[in-house]
Amino acid sequence: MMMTETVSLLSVPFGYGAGRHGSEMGPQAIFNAGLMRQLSELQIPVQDEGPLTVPQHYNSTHPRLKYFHEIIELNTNLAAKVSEIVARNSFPLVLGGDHSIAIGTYAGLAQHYKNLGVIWFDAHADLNTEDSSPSGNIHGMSLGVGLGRGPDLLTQIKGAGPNLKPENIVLIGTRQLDAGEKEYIRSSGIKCFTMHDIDRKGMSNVMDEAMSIVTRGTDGVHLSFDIDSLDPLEAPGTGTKIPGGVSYREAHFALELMYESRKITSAEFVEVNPSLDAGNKTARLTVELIASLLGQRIL
Ligand SMILES: NC(=[NH2+])NCCC[C@H](N)C(=O)O
Ligand SMILES: [Mn+2]
Ligand SMILES: [Mn+2]
Repeated sequence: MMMTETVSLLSVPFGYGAGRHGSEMGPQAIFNAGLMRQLSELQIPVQDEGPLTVPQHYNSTHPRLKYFHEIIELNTNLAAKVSEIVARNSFPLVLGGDHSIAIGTYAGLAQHYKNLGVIWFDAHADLNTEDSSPSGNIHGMSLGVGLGRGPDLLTQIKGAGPNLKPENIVLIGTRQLDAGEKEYIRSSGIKCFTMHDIDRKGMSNVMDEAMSIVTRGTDGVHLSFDIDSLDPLEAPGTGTKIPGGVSYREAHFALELMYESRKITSAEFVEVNPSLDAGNKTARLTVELIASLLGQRIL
C-alpha cells in the first residue's frame, strides 16, 4: 500500500491465456495459504472484491491466438473493475490467473494514469505478437498489447492500448526471450534487467535504476509480478518454469525496496498454478511476497 489506505483484493480465476491448465486455481490457493491472516497481521484494511466472473468456454477457434474471445471478454470486465477500484482511491491488488490478465489490469489503470510506469517481474518478456509467438498462448503477448504491438482486437479493449510507453517500462528477471521479443526490446529501448544484470549489479542497484526509470515523469507505477521470475526450486507451481531465476531473498528484497519507495500504486501476482505445485509452496511464497510489498519487516 503506497498512496492509498485500503487494499482492494481482486481474484481473477482465469487460465485460458496459458498453455497448461491450473492457474485459474491460483487465487483460491493463495487464499488457502493464509493471505487474509497475513494482511490482518500487517493491519492493512482490506476490501475483498470477490472473484471476477470469468467467461465460459465458447470454443473460440482463432488459429493462432488461443481463447482469443474469452480473453477479450475477461479483460474488458477486469479493466472496468480495476478502474472502479482506482476511482475509489483504493489500491488494486489483482490475483491471477495467468499473465494474460495484465491486459485488463493496465487497461483499467490507464483510465486514470496518463503516464503509467510498469515493473514487469518475469522470466519472460511477454512481448510476442501473433506472428512471433511460438505457442499461440496469449499470456506470452500481454505486455506487447499495451504497447500497441499485440493482436489488433486485444489492443481495442477499452484502455488496453497503446497506452504504455517503452521508456516507462522495466523488465526484471528476464531469462527466456523469443527472437521477435529480443529484436523489439533492442529497437524500442525498453529497459531489461536480465538475470545476468542481476548477477553483475546486484538486486539493490538493479532496483535503484529500475525505480528511477519508472518514476521519471510518470503518474503511477504498476507492479506486474509473474511468479515464474523466481527460481523454479523456490516456485515450482507455475506453468513455464525456467531455471536460473531470482532467489527467494532477492525477490523479497526487491519487494521491500518497492515498499520503501512508496511509489507503487497497484500490483498483480500471476501464474501461480497449484496443480503443478509441491504442496502449496508457491502459493505460500506468494503470500509472503505480497506481505513484503505491503510493508512486512523482519524487525
Ligand atoms: N506469462 C508467461 N508465463 N509467459 C510465458 C511465455 C512463453 C513464451 N515466450 C511464449 O510466448 O509462449
Ligand atoms: Mn509473464
Ligand atoms: Mn513468465
